Amino acid sequence: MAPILSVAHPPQTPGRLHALVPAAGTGSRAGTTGPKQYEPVAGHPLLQHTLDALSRVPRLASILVVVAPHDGRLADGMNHKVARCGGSTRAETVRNGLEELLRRGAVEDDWVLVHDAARCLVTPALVDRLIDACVGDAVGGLVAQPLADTLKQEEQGRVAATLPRSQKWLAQTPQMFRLGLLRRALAAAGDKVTDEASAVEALGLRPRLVPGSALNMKVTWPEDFALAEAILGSRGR
Ligand SMILES: Nc1ccn([C@@H]2O[C@H](COP(=O)(O)OP(=O)(O)OP(=O)(O)O)[C@@H](O)[C@H]2O)c(=O)n1
Ligand SMILES: C[C@](O)(CO)[C@H](O)COP(=O)(O)O
Repeated sequence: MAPILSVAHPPQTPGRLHALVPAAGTGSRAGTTGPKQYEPVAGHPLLQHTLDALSRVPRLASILVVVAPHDGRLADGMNHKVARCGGSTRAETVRNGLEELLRRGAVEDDWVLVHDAARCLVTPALVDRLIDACVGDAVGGLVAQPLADTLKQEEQGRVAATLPRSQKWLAQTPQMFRLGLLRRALAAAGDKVTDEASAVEALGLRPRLVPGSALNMKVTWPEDFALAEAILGSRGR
């Protein structure tokens, strides 16, 4: 993987692609003693699987992992760099990561693919699908999955309404936007947004939806570890 160079990209080229991996969460829902991204899954820390998949995408010029400020568990590797500037929300972690990318020579015209450390089942093919769909797009987009189940609204433990599920998608990552656009969007959105696309939407733009996969799940709950392990095992990892 080529290092990030400190030269501006010629305007006629589409801009380089960088992966930004927020990995500064605590995993409070996962039931683990430490942050879930370091939990062993199929013989390796969960985060390692995420990085292995991203490092098999040749079009990525760099991979930057953003961990919490005092987290010394991950070192720079052959294919990734580590920035210890994670924030107290995912949005803050991503904002700080974008600033770090700029400090390391990325430019506002470059594309950034933000991908959760916790989505360790991502595949190079899925990342490639997103890149192919978005690299010529004026806005950018995200991997997402159409809703497969009937959707209920809850009130005090009972169903208050059944909501129409047509045209409803579950947002996944990676989410791919130009660095400059994403930086402006996240600065305006603050800490409440839970993904990059919603910050971009708040600017009045409409990110492209790229069909993802149910297998690209986010390891969130205790039972997700066994599922992730089984899927990785079925892929021979
Ligand atoms: N302050 C934060 C919070 C989350 N994340 C990252 O954002 C991704 C998706 O978040 P989530 O699954 O919610 O992870 P956690 O915040 O760690 O989990 P929980 O909400 O259960 O505490 C994870 O890779 C997580 O490490 C981050 O970098 N910085
Ligand atoms: C970005 C995300 O993965 C999209 O589904 C998700 O919102 C991140 O999880 P969180 O629980 O909102 O931090």
